[in-house]
Amino acid sequence: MYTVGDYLLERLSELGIKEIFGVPGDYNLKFLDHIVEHPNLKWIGNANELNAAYAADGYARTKGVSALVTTFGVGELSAINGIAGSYAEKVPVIQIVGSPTMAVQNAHKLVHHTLGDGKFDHFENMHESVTEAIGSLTKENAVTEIDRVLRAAVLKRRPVYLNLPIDVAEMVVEKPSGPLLPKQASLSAREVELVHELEKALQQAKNPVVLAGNELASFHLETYLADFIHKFNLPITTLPFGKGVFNEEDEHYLGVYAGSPTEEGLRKRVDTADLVVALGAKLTDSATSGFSYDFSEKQLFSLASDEVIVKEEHLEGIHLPAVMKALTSIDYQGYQGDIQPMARLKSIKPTNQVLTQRHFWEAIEGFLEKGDTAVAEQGTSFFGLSTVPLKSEMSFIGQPLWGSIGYTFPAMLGSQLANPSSRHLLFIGDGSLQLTIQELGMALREKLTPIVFVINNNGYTVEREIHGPNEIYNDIPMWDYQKLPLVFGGSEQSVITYKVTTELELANALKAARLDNNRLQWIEVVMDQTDAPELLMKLGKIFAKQNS
Ligand SMILES: Cc1ncc(Cc2c([C@@H](C)O)sc(CCOP(=O)(O)OP(=O)(O)O)c2C)c(N)n1
Ligand SMILES: [Mg+2]
Repeated sequence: MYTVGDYLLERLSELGIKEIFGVPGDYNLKFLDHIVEHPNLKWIGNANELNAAYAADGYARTKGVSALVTTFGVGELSAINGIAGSYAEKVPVIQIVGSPTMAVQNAHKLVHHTLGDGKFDHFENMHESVTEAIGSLTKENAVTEIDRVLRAAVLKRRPVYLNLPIDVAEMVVEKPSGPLLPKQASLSAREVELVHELEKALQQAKNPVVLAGNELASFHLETYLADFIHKFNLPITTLPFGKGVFNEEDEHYLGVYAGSPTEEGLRKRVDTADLVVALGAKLTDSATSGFSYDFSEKQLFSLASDEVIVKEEHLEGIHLPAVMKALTSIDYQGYQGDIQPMARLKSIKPTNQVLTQRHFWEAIEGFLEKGDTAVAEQGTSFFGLSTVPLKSEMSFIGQPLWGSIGYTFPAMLGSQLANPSSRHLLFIGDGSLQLTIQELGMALREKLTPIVFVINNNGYTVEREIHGPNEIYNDIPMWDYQKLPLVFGGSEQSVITYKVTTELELANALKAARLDNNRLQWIEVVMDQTDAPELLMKLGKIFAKQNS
């Protein structure tokens, strides 16, 4: 019999999803049977629902969309921080919550996983602010609501929520009668007008620059961006919140622009441009070092899905995919000036010196390879890696806006499942790892072989840079990071660990790790708790001032 549950799974499969994350509960067990039986779907059980939401987020950034299944109340509320992060950073994650039967709900029974008040809409309501759409499925509306809510996720690039009662999931329905997604929308009259205005502004500009942001990754518009830059020979920079949307080995690429701490040549180039064309960019505090950009809205022409800024006017957002496509065929002779490409590192010679953040990130620049996926956790990891030039065809994942530490470990695993052919590299601090380490069990069970760099600097260095350098609240228990893989089910066949404290030890570990594709690489990198990347040292002062 073909049920509502089957219909939902058919639609998820149609969207390209192959793995579904989550944690079972008695309100979703029967639905999980349908996942297990589905020929094109695989259940990936997570250690907890927060990790499931993080893994789903990473999966969606790479695959395009993702889904997780949680149980009513206790499961979904563990996941909600991850869902909020997906909302903030425009990542389409489908949160499917198994709930008690309609009979139990209509009778307002005092059942487990509720607040004991006979009400069943509390938790759905709590998701209002962090989802694009909510579908509370009943026998009458299940099929239309599933299609409406899934369409909203994909078109708006935001998480959505489906409340799936046990008996509704088991109800018999017809198979889908047509495709879920409509054809790509064409430009509205207003959008045509905006494209013409940008065309004119470019024709009149002497030294324009393109500033690319995270939405170009959210909507997977990297190809349109590359066509636009190459066709019109435009210089381009990215915010840290958008790193990786353009090939950083390309001669048009100027480096990462992060406001005042940016390398002087690039900072001046952007701040003095007579036209800053911001595409899919959100000028947040962590992306612009406390809003320290020095260009004004007079110079800015910003196109994003939830806001347009033109001639200092703030207007409603646009359908970014259609506009990006239109930009590749504007009437513009192209930028006539020359482009100073970004300075590249000369190769470095490791010594027996103890490791510093500076040397570590220089060594990583030489270690990165074409096609890798680099994932950087909040802290010295993100602010270290964000200034390291990527190789071509690389992807970059971070969460600089929402910034929920621990996110990147499950997110990297989710992304690695979404794209097994890209070697995933995770850079994560000891503090962050301690929040979501349980997912190491899933990594080993799924035989994933990423390269994980655990930066052991004895606590929360990023926080020490902001406030309380020697306070106990920035200290954490010292773990034996070498032993963790064995604790979480690893063996010599599935994982190899390294502990590096000097430049030479790091060089040897990097060489060995790159060659070993068959095992998870677990590299503990010991660095001083007062050592931080230059960008973070500057940012620490800026955030301390912003918080005063
Ligand atoms: C869920 C959660 N809790 C707390 C914080 C605050 C916080 C940071 C805010 C600023 O985002 S950075 C950080 C510590 C990171 O320490 P680490 O992982 O060891 O990194 P480092 O390499 O810097 O030592 C915390 C606790 C957070 N971002 N997210
Ligand atoms: Mg740390």
